[in-house]
Amino acid sequence: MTVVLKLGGSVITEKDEPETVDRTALSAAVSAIADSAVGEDIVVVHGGGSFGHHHAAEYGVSTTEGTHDVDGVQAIHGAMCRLNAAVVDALSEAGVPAVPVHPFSAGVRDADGDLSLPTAQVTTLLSEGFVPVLHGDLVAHAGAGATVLSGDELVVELAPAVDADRVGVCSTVPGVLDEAGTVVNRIAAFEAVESALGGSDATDVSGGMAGKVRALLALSAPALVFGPDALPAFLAGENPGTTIAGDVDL
Ligand SMILES: Nc1ncnc2c1ncn2[C@@H]1O[C@H](COP(=O)(O)OP(=O)(O)OP(=O)(O)O)[C@@H](O)[C@H]1O
Ligand SMILES: C=C(C)CCOP(=O)(O)O
Repeated sequence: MTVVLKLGGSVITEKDEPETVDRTALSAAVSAIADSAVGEDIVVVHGGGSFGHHHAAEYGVSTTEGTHDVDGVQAIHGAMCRLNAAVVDALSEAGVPAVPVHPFSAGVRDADGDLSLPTAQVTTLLSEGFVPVLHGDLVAHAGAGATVLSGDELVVELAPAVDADRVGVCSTVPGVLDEAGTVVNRIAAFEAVESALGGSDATDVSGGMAGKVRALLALSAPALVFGPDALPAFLAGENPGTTIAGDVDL
């Protein structure tokens, strides 16, 4: 069983403190992965939190607004590499054979903003017994310089590439919430929840929960959005939080 798991940047960092890892949250997530029966058949993606979003906001870069400022590119990509090293190190210390994969070196958007991301390195690393760890990043963008590539977009690209059986997005919230604050069980269409969907409650240049739901609806496999407490349950095969199932007959 192959799993694609995104650890939200808002989970593993102190999202309001620039470049600060939330050590307690990261080690809880790492233990859940290391202790799960999924073993090495997992691709991990992590988001930006207070590493990427902080710098991206400073330089005015988002998934659609690019930059040609080399200092901005180095600041944003460099911060994401530092967070990636922290995640890979923590996984390695827990005995998970984690290796870094940096999307900036591989991905590209064309002039229409359409993303191409080679994935043969990820599938090969996986079949060779490694756990690839990718991250939200920048990508070269024709006509725009470099734009943000969110971890949610990576999940959408990677899930079909590795033929994922389970896709999980672990965020700070227990699922997608309706206007009354209750976790929505299943989402099949953006319009059904649009009015309840906001951005993020922290600095976030990739659209917060609305961006996440829109991206995950593009997947043919169902994706689950859940909170950190539910990560062990997700890895044990349960279905906590919200199931987002765009192309799937419900
Ligand atoms: N209807 C909603 N249901 C749940 N969360 C929502 C909703 N509307 C807005 N949000 C916000 O979405 C945020 C989760 O998205 P965010 O992009 O910040 O998370 P993340 O993926 O964990 O972090 P990162 O983008 O750094 O990887 C929460 O801060 C939450 O307040
Ligand atoms: C801000 C950057 C560079 C990465 C964004 O990734 P996300 O937190 O998954 O949206």
